[in-house]
Amino acid sequence: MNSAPTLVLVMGVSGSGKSHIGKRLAEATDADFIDADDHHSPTSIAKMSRGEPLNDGDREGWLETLAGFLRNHASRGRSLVIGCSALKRRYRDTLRGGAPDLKILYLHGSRELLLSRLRARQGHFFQGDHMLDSQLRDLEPPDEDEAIRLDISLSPEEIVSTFIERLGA
Ligand SMILES: Nc1ncnc2c1ncn2[C@@H]1O[C@H](COP(=O)(O)OP(=O)(O)OP(=O)(O)O)[C@@H](O)[C@H]1O
Ligand SMILES: O=C(O)[C@H](O)[C@@H](O)[C@H](O)[C@H](O)CO
Repeated sequence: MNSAPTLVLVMGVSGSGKSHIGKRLAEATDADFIDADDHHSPTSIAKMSRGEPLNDGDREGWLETLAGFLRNHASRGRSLVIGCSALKRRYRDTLRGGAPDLKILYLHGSRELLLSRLRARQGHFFQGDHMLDSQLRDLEPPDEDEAIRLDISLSPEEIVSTFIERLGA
């Protein structure tokens, strides 16, 4: 029996756990995982490494590429989890262009907890309190109709199992 592929976006600001949770969720649901961080242009990586936040223009082509991955997985009948900041509503609309039935897990948490997780993480191109603050300014949080929202103070296991449970409900 063929079941329809599930296409999931794990979103939130930097340090919210998109990569960590996204990978675990993909494993738990036999889906592929794509980390949006791996698909920035070299120009965007250089910009963030200099401590400059991305703007709408920098993110446009990147979001189109990610929408293409969603479309491709849907057409092949493969489930996919994408970890992507997707901070603004219109960014998520671009992603929904590749997957109209996109399910969204929105990871949210306090600035304090986000900063402590980012500070503990070594060797990543995205660093500096001002970079997180820029994302918090850009963020247009999805409401309950658009996403399942879970707090990052929960353990990764709790986040994954609660999301799967709510998705099935
Ligand atoms: N629920 C959690 N509980 C405890 N630690 C967590 C949780 N989620 C993520 N972490 C840890 O927090 C740090 C940040 O997580 P991660 O790198 O996945 O965030 P991210 O949203 O992908 O960030 P970025 O957008 O900057 O890549 C990592 O060290 C990760 O192991
Ligand atoms: O929308 C953005 O500005 C980017 O996705 C950033 O969020 C970085 O990719 C990421 O946070 C760094 O790890």
